[in-house]
Amino acid sequence: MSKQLPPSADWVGHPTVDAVFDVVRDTASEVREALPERRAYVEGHNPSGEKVRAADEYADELFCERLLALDSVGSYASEERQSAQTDDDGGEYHLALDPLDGSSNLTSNNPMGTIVSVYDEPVPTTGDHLVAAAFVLYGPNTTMVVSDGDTVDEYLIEDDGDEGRKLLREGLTLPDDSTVYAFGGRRPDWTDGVTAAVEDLEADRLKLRYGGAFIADVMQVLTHGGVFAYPELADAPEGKLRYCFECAPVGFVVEAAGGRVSDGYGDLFETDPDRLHQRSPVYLGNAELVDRVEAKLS
Ligand SMILES: O=P(O)(O)OC[C@H]1O[C@](O)(COP(=O)(O)O)[C@@H](O)[C@@H]1O
Ligand SMILES: [Mg+2]
Ligand SMILES: [Mg+2]
Repeated sequence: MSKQLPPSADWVGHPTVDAVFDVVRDTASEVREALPERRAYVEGHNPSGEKVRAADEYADELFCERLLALDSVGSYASEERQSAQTDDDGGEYHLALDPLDGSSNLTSNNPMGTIVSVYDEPVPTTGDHLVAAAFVLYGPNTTMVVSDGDTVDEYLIEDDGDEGRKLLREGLTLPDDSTVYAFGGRRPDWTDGVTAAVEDLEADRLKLRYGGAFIADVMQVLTHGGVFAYPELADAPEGKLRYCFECAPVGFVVEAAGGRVSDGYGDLFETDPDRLHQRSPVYLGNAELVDRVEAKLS
């Protein structure tokens, strides 16, 4: 029995991807409503060895059930699962999700996100296989940014209108002037190259803005111009963020907005990860700044 509904909204002009993003919009609203009751930690750790909140589990299960029900979705992988869940009937797209990004912000009531990657082959694979990506930001409002790799649009998704959304920014691009930077990791753990890169940015009067949720920090860079990094660390050369679920999809969106994404030594998409939960250092934002960071690292 087919469970595929015609998409209600034109997100990227491709019906099967649009249907995926319809489900993301609807499910994200439910996830947001469910957050207050799901702040506590549950037992165990995720495949990256991190503590898991009830909200992480809930969001993962809901997105998995809803997205895998689409005919076009052949597999669902997420930060919270050891391996991808596949659909017996197959499907042209392979999804990789960070169901709740920045969930350590739940207790302090700071922003969080959801990151959705649409790949044309099963993950792990290189970001060159992304056909579209989206992220939801649970901030003062719930917004959703979508990209097909060419353009980036931002919507408010609390709208009761016909399509359950309202266009906020069409063809979003990074501003030419940069004002913010956000680098993760403890300063004492930064390598000499990372420290030199940050000194260079500060000398250029860039202002630190770091909130501990990737999507929220990246939205500041997309809005005010600048650079975000979760860099290589002395004791963690791969940094913290995961290639398939976090670095590649967000880099894909930033590049479509006219920016650049790097692993510090070259284009991020040159990496072909061999592990699903593989981490990678990531530097993204205005191309000129990412180039300058790379120059300090090499
Ligand atoms: O606490 P730190 O080291 O600053 O790390 C913050 C980073 O970790 C993350 O919270 C990791 O994401 P998850 O919450 O999905 O594990 C990012 O959102 C954020 O950029
Ligand atoms: Mg995350
Ligand atoms: Mg997460």
